[in-house]
Amino acid sequence: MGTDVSGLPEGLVNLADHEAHSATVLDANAQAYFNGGAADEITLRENVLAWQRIPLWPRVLRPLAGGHTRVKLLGRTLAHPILIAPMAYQRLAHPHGELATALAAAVLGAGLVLSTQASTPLEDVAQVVLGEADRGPLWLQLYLQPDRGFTRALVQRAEAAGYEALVLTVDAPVNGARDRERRAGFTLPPGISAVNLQGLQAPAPAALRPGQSPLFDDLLTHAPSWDDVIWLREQTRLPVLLKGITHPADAKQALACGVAGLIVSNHGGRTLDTLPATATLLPAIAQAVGDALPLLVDGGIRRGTDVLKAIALGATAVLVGRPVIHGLAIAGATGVAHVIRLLRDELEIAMALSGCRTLDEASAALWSRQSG
Ligand SMILES: Cc1cc2nc3c(=O)[nH]c(=O)nc-3n(C[C@H](O)[C@H](O)[C@H](O)COP(=O)(O)O)c2cc1C
Ligand SMILES: CC(C)CC(=O)C(=O)O
Repeated sequence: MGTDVSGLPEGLVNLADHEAHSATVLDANAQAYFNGGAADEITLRENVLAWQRIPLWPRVLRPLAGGHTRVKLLGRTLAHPILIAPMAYQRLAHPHGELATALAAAVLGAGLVLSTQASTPLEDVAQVVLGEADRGPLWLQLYLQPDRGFTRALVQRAEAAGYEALVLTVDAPVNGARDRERRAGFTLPPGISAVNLQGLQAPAPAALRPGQSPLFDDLLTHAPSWDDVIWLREQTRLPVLLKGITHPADAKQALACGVAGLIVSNHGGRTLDTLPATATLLPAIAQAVGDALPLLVDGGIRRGTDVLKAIALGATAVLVGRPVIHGLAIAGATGVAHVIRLLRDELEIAMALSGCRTLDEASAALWSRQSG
């Protein structure tokens, strides 16, 4: 395979091509971490398949001139509804890691959610993003640390650096059973670490009696609760979104806690295996929260048609995970930019061919809305 003028390998016309090509540049250790899911990877596969199974049914001869992909999110108008999901340790994919992802996101107007476990200082990422005129939103994802003082300091750093919202991940009080990672013997290579958590002291391990569980009687004694959501809101002037909501009852409880938005997510199939696909979960959550707050969704978004369907089912915007890593691995910022560009171009084509001039009209493109 040759390269084109931009330095990208030739022949990458969609996100699946990026995935396939990334397997030629990422080693087995990195592939196991980035591409793997939990256990039998049923949710991982379902996430992709569920979007594919939703039929679109277009109307023709409708006015399309002046159409656009703009959406409103937390008080801003975005050029398009595609954000980059928080993903840890991006320097494992490419030496430029999160800086390359951030540059591509900012130039392409995509929102960026930086992981707590990023391998690059959060201030350096903010500097790259905030310098771009047409950038999308810049948010920081948080895992609440057992040391709440450390968490508060991290929040203060994010505020000082110019982050515009906090995304609290609530679906991973413990890592999923990552069979693929364990089989590959996944380890982080020297020099790659969660640099924003430097100085964080792990709590002293509990003295367990025989028969006690290292999980329930030690690790999970520090697990976050609904009270911590309220605690976090009190620590910051930034809007707080929850990521990892899959149940309508949790969505309603989140609403009562005063959060600014929800991300319907099953962590890309990396936590609890056999959880339904997010495309399946989204409609009931959209119904539960109505217009009360913005709803985002991630998991298995690989095509512009997937983005259109997500919006049609009630999302304001989507987050994209692994495809960004594939682009990053292939060609750094250029690769990530290409992935976002492909997805956005596909979204415009899908809208035009569905007879949708704007994303407000997306739900009309669903087969189920017209036939049901
Ligand atoms: C390699 C990798 C690392 C991730 N790290 C985080 C993380 O640090 N915090 C988090 O909230 N979610 C994390 N996620 C989950 C993503 O934010 C997102 O929910 C998921 O990847 C979306 O699914 P997709 O990869 O099919 O697009 C990670 C996902 C991957 C693939
Ligand atoms: C370091 C991990 C906890 C980050 C994560 O959320 C993931 O790998 O899915």
